[in-house]
Amino acid sequence: MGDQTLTFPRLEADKLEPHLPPRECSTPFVTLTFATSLDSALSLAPGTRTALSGPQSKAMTHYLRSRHDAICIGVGTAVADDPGLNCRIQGVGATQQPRPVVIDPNLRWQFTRQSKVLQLAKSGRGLAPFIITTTGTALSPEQQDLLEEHGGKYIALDRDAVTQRVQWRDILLALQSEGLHSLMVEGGGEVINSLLEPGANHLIDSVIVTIAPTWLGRGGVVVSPARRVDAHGHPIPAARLADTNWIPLGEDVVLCGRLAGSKET
Ligand SMILES: NC(=O)C1=CN([C@@H]2O[C@H](COP(=O)(O)OP(=O)(O)OC[C@H]3O[C@@H](n4cnc5c(N)ncnc54)[C@H](O)[C@@H]3O)[C@@H](O)[C@H]2O)C=CC1
Ligand SMILES: Nc1nc(O)c(N)c(N[C@@H]2O[C@H](COP(=O)(O)O)[C@@H](O)[C@H]2O)n1
Repeated sequence: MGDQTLTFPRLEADKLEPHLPPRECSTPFVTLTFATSLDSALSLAPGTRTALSGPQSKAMTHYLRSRHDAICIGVGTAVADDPGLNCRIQGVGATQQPRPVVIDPNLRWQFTRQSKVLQLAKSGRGLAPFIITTTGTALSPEQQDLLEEHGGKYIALDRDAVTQRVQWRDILLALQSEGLHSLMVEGGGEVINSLLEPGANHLIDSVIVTIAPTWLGRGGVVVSPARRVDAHGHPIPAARLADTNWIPLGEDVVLCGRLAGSKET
């Protein structure tokens, strides 16, 4: 995605409004949003940045960023994309930028002064990331200084004893205690699939997916959460959307909804 200022029409923004966090929310509001191909791929291959959104849906993503306190990605995305994670909608100033949050349990992301997100923070066009890592992981003093110099920080959370992952509930509680009450989860594959699992998907308030009219082909990073089984051990769908709203944007279509059977609207 480029650096130019973007606009998103009021008419389309109004259609999204029922799927967005309220202006004031005390409990964390979680929006799951990403761009996918017709074969459910986020990118051509792990570690590869792939543009799927057309110009109108890209502007929509930036409008969504303007409506959330924080944007969350996994370390796989941070390493692959060197993302900016700021909001480039016209009129959104330095004080209204969302906080980037990167889940990096093993400190795999070797960001530098040249990393886009830090450059944007330095120039006042974005915020430095909060990096979610795990208790006991040895932080490098140099990386910590660099992060803090730009206004970011590390947040260490305990791993779940069974899955060895950080629990989504703990991530949301930690962000809430930082004053971040709405979170836009952008990806990548592992982050999205883990959030869609039965133990976590009740935390999702809204889903907004850009569907691009392209097949990326086999070998990509795909959104495909683990299947569930019924009482007889037969496979049943992992999740389904209810109260859907389809919004055409240029050549893409944006599918909005809430997960059926999770939270009430
Ligand atoms: N089309 C789109 O909208 C988007 C595409 N992407 C693409 O996705 C790809 C990256 O996806 P992945 O490789 O799956 O990486 P990812 O971004 O999902 O990061 C995976 C890593 O995050 C950490 N992680 C995730 N959930 C965790 C949890 N609950 N607890 C602890 N650690 C956790 C783990 O270290 C894991 O290895 C890239 O190619 C990127 O370009 C990424 C975001 C959006
Ligand atoms: N909405 C959307 N459409 C695509 O086609 C994408 N590849 C992505 N990727 C996400 O956006 C991040 C890049 O953001 P910046 O433009 O650098 O701020 C990337 O890291 C993914 O989270 N999203």
